Amino acid sequence: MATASNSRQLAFLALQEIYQKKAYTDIALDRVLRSSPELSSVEKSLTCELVYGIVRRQRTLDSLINLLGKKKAQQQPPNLRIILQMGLYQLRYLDHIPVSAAVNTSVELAKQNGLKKLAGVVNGLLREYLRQATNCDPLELPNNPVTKIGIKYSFPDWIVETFLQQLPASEVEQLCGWFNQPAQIDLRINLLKTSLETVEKAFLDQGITTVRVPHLSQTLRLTNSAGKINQLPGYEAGWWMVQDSSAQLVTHLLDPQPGETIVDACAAPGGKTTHIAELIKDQGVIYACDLSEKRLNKVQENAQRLQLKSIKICPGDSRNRTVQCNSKFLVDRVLLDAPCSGLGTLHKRPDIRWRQTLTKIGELSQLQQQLLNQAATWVKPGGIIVYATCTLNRLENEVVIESFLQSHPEWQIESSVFDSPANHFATFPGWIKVFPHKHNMDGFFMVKLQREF
Ligand SMILES: C[S@@+](CC[C@H](N)C(=O)[O-])C[C@H]1O[C@@H](n2cnc3c(N)ncnc32)[C@H](O)[C@@H]1O
Repeated sequence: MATASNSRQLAFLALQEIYQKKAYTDIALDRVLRSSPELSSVEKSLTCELVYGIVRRQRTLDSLINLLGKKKAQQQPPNLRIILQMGLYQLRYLDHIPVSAAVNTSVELAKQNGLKKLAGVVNGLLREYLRQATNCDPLELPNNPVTKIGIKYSFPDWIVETFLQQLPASEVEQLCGWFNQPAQIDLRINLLKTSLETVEKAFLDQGITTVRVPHLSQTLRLTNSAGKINQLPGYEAGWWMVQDSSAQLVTHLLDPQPGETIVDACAAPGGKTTHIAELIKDQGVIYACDLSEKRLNKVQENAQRLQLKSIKICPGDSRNRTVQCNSKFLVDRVLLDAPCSGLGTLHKRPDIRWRQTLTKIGELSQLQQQLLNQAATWVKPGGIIVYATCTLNRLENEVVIESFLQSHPEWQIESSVFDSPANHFATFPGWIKVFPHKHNMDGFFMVKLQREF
């Protein structure tokens, strides 16, 4: 019989795998949840909240352990450190957990996991936190703005610096705070199959509320807990696809037209490929290219479920791809939704902030430039490339585009995108940058480039 302490024990096991075996958060969590199918939905959601929240907040939690413990977090026995993080996380961030439950279950966890002798340390540290927290926040913050934001919001310094290159400190705080919230779910309605109103009503009939999203006429945002995605109304019938609002803006910026030939250079799992197919009313050809054959299977599955026929799957490295049909054949539009560091989606993937590094970003920036240079060889005179990333990092965004334009004088930024919903997010004519704390959607960068006639 599952109990609340089971949900904490499962969170503990998942965190062990994540910290000690370097497992991905979603994979470790999925594994422990599958090992306890009897867990109620309330218990499941506590396990998820603890694991995602603690992975996100580990720098803040460790800073508290450093301040309150006899030993620094890094010097604590690894399992004790996890239990201290779990207790502190509940006390600091989970209002719905009574204080006594947070402390007592943490002490129990220590006893259950071979740390009986250290149970007193857990009790002492958590009670010391509570004692200090009655007067003020026990967390001590340095004056240096980078480390201050890094500790307060639990981000590595280099990410805070990356954001500070683009925003004032007060906004970086808002942005980091936004990334610590649970992710929201947006749907893109397949207007070839149904209407926004029909989906709204079908959801409401099942007690699921939604809101519309400004500037996006095809989009609904879920506003209450929805349960399993594939059990929501209209899933099997291909009425909609889960896709963040900002990702939807990218395809609107591409503005594909019926009858055109389009290459989606990095297509998997097909969120934007299928959106292109919907916008061209499934009339035309879309080459869905990707390095990963496994991920391309997802494109196929999504296209089938949404009943779209204009998509052709093309595995391979888009850096070496030539447009083959015949030597004169060039395409109308290319979408290059490039592999990137994902710094615009830190709320959805809590590991990224700890896994990503400046070295990896240097390599990504090179890959992005190579992909863009190659994509330019596929496009006919007057044709379009939309370059997009879900990151907020100049090296992968502005720098890639500036360097491309310098070496390709026959290309320019198409800045007259006034009728595109993406234009509402322009930071400078033609440069579209979605900032989550301002726009309440994933961070994204996108630019529309046009080849001269
Ligand atoms: C940001 S994801 C694309 C998301 C997709 N456009 C969507 O909306 O669902 C980037 C993709 O680039 C692919 N990729 C990475 N390097 C590549 C390369 N050299 N050639 C083609 N695809 C590549 C990855 O496999 C990954 O699927």
